[in-house]
Amino acid sequence: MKQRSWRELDESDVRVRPGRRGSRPRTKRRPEHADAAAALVIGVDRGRYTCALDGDPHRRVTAMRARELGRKSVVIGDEVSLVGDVSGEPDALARIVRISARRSVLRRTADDTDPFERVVVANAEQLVIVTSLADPPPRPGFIDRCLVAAYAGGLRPLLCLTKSDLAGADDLLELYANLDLPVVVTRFDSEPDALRARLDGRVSALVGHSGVGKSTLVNKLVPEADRATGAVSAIGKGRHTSTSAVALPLPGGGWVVDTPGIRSFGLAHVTPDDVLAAFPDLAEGVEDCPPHCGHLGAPEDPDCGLDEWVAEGHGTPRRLASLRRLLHSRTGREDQD
Ligand SMILES: Nc1nc2c(ncn2[C@@H]2O[C@H](COP(=O)(O)OP(=O)(O)OP(=O)(O)O)[C@@H](O)[C@H]2O)c(=O)[nH]1
Ligand SMILES: [Zn+2]
Repeated sequence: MKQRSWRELDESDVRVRPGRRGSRPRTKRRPEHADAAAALVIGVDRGRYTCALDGDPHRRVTAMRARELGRKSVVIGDEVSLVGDVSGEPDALARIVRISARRSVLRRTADDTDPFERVVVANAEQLVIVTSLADPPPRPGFIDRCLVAAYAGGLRPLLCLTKSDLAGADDLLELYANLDLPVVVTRFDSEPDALRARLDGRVSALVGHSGVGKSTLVNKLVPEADRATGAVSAIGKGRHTSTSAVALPLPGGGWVVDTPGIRSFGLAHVTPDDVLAAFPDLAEGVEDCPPHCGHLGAPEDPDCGLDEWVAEGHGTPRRLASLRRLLHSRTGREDQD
């Protein structure tokens, strides 16, 4: 299978091509940092990174980037190597000297203040799409874009439907029945045990529009979340507070990454094949497609091979319709969400 594009396009992977002529090294070899400590980045605030040594939520160290990282960005969920003062004492400052290769990336869209799509969470295993069943009503366009972002970034999506005391889940379940998409349903007057079972021991990113009940959920999942989020806002005064993600430790192990202020995801780099990879029953059906086929079918891609593939009995027409809906959301505009 084709290399997944999120690896190729990771903006932190800025490669500097070495000069072709054998030039003398300008600087002596960098130290290897064999004694560096492994840590997980759990908070980012204006150039200061909160890291959990060995992923232990009780061993927190503040760090800054070492100059040798160059332009590589450091984001929540990054697995890093630290040198310097890793004591975690109040004024101690360690240095991040290495970022491990990312297993997944979640990007936010470019916005008015920043024209680049940036990675906001690295290495999350799951993307939990939090949607209320009512008040505010569900927005399938938003869910579809989240699904595409998850497939393209290497995360497994999980749909979490909140406020089930206000409305039933049947319509939405029907809409997503043809995707291999796990769904949990929650309401604020009962414990989110099914969700907890899927989060324990994993790193999961939570996304959702304002008002869907995400904070209510996080406070149930992470007993100290109030304190933790309170601490973050006390440090980070100003505009950035509301948009920066934070990783919160789950009592059963694992982390939830809350991503406030992220309303949609960067899909500009996503290819049709990235989305197709999430549909193994249909993936082979594109072998006879014309070059650069977008697989949308008529009128955009009238010669797409998927129509015939499904007519021959592979997959189902409903699966194909679901795939094409997601492919459309990739090309759709933000304001259609
Ligand atoms: N009826 C009902 N209301 C809920 C439920 N969960 C949360 N709410 C209410 O919905 C409102 C929004 O909940 P929050 O948890 O603050 O939602 P949020 O997604 O964190 O929203 P922001 O804080 O704006 O990002 C609050 O008034 C909650 O009390 C639920 O299961 N049922
Ligand atoms: Zn096609």
